[in-house]
Amino acid sequence: MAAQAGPLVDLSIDNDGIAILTMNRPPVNSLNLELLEEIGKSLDEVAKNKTKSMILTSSSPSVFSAGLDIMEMYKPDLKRAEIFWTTLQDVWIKLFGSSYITAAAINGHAPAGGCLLSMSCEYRVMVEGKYTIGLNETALGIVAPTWFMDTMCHTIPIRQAEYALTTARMFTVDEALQVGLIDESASDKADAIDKCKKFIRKFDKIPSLARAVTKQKIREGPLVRLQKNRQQDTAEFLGFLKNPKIQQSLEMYIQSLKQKAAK
Ligand SMILES: CC/C=C\C/C=C\C/C=C\C/C=C/C(=O)SCCNC(=O)CCNC(=O)[C@H](O)C(C)(C)COP(=O)(O)OP(=O)(O)OC[C@H]1O[C@@H](n2cnc3c(N)ncnc32)[C@H](O)[C@@H]1OP(=O)(O)O
Repeated sequence: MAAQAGPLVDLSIDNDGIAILTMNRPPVNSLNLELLEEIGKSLDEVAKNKTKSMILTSSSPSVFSAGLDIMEMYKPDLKRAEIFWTTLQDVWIKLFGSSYITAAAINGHAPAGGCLLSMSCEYRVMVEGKYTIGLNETALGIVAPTWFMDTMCHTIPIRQAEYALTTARMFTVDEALQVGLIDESASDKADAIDKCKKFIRKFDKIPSLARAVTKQKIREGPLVRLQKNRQQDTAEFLGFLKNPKIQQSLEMYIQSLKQKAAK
């Protein structure tokens, strides 16, 4: 992978007071420990500054996020893997449980962890094109953690979620729209951001405390479930990394990605 040029995230506040958080880890915004730490810090900053809303997007022209960096899971240093996993849990708790308004401008592919980040927002607009979105973990021979599944069940009907999770279904933009995995499609990134802003403006006349408490109450179940089981969830992740069969599946998957990239 090319050396990182520039900061891993950009956090700016636009003229309407909306925070724009842009992931910037070329080539595919795969979520390694350092990127997750930066996303976490930015979410803290948005919360601390009492910014009313945030749009999550990517600097890549074709990938929102490729999900977790597989190299964090392949033959890992277990101490780092533990910090990686707890940082991912923290990011999800901060984003899914945030009191401010969140929207994702999905300007490209959003597999697995990329789909998770977007589903953790309240509204999703995806750019039209040959992009796909979904939780594809079973195709890698791995199991999406319960809170990934909970987030999907919070977004689309449970029957559709079960089918998508077990079959590792990657949805096209039109399919995602039909099932409700995304809320709108857009012609390009600027249009996606405009549509996210239109969603955010719907709350101009809604008292913000009532909105925030309602959001947090409706999201309480999945949040409490992870908070109660964090240690067990981390232990399962580490146990799973120690499994030779899983390591073999990951190795094959990495090879297939490299072969595809070399073509
Ligand atoms: C009971 C259960 C308890 C515990 C559960 C435990 C564990 C479960 C753990 C975790 C859940 C996992 C979640 C995940 O997010 S796993 C990651 C899944 N992601 C993917 O499968 C996406 C793979 N990537 C792609 O499909 C394509 O790259 C993509 C469509 C995103 C973009 O395609 P494009 O043609 O634009 O780029 P490429 O040429 O494919 O890639 C460029 C470059 O980047 C490397 N790459 C891609 N994705 C990743 C990744 N996720 N991690 C690391 N590296 C990645 C790719 O190999 C190329 O590298 P190089 O050849 O060196 O240029």
